[in-house]
Amino acid sequence: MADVTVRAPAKINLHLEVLGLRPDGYHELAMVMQSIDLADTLVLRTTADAMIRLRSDNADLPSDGTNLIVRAAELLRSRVGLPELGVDITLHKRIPIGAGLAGGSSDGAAALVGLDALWGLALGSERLHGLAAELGSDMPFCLEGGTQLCFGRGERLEPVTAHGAPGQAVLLIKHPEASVSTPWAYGRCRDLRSDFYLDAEADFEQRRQALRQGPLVTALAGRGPLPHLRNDLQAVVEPEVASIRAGLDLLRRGPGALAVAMSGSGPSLFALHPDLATAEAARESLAEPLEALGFDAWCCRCGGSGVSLVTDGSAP
Ligand SMILES: C[C@@](CO)(OP(=O)(O)O)[C@H](O)COP(=O)(O)OP(=O)(O)OC[C@H]1O[C@@H](n2ccc(N)nc2=O)[C@H](O)[C@@H]1O
Ligand SMILES: Nc1ncnc2c1ncn2[C@@H]1O[C@H](COP(=O)(O)OP(=O)(O)O)[C@@H](O)[C@H]1O
Repeated sequence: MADVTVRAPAKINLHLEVLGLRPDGYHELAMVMQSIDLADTLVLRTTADAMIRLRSDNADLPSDGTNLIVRAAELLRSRVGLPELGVDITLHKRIPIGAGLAGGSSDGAAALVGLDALWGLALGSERLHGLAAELGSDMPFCLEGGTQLCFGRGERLEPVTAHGAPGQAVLLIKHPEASVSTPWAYGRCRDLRSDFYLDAEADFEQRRQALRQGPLVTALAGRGPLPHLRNDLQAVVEPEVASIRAGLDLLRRGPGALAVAMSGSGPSLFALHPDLATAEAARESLAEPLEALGFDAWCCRCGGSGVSLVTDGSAP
């Protein structure tokens, strides 16, 4: 079979609410996640030597079994019971690593979709979703993409109508030296919350319903203004990380910002803008302080899809 090329878009969190602690040690979440058009690309070529090989253009990234692409390939191959299947994968990395943008999870999701096509497995979305959920809490979202409510660990998805969303683009910034441990952020959030042990499913469902019917989902449907964006991990990370505080202040000063927040467990920060032009104008007007503080910046469209096979032959 010819090479298979897959796009792996990043995500931002428009809402991240930590509801409680689950018996399995993960946190019960109520989130809204949004795909953006900052993406990695994977090119997959089948081989006859039963090896799974990965090479990438980012030297900071391991290419061994700790890479989520390799882990996804190994899991898929073992679950279908075809150990003789082999693949060479080339990763063109664009999404910053460990940034709160699910770059690793999206690459893992892209590997599942790409290998399903390359090896002609035709597993269907339910089985791919199940494998993704085993590999990471936000990997199922990366498969589906668009705008989704995410519950449970983050793997239970409910699509959100976002055709009229006021925020169609983002100015995204990240400080290259900043990093945040996801487990630390969740643990800190737990320590600082008194209402944390909502271990009653009824409480969780009440909070899910409040999100489904609340001002953010209403705004995403184009029926109201964007509310303040809630991220419970930002609330604990912002006081501890000076560059995140400085970056949020900068974005809030940018012209045309509709809302500003940290994505996921950070350290990426974003300002929602009505369109790409206003995001680029804001980046232009903040160019000097962004450079002075050492921030990298991207302007991206909010996308309507997750991982997708590239069939138009466009370059990675
Ligand atoms: C924080 C979020 C918010 O969208 O994204 P990022 O900031 O990483 O992009 C996600 O919850 C990250 O998802 P993901 O990175 O797939 O998490 P996993 O690999 O499943 O878990 C990594 C670690 O995060 C913590 N974790 C994750 C999900 C969850 N519902 N509860 C947790 O406590 C656990 O400590 C776990 O060991
Ligand atoms: N293909 C990959 N791309 C990025 N990170 C990866 C990949 N495979 C494994 N990882 C590991 O996953 C962690 C970050 O995953 P990522 O999804 O990029 O973070 P975040 O969700 O915070 O943006 C890092 O520890 C990184 O080493």
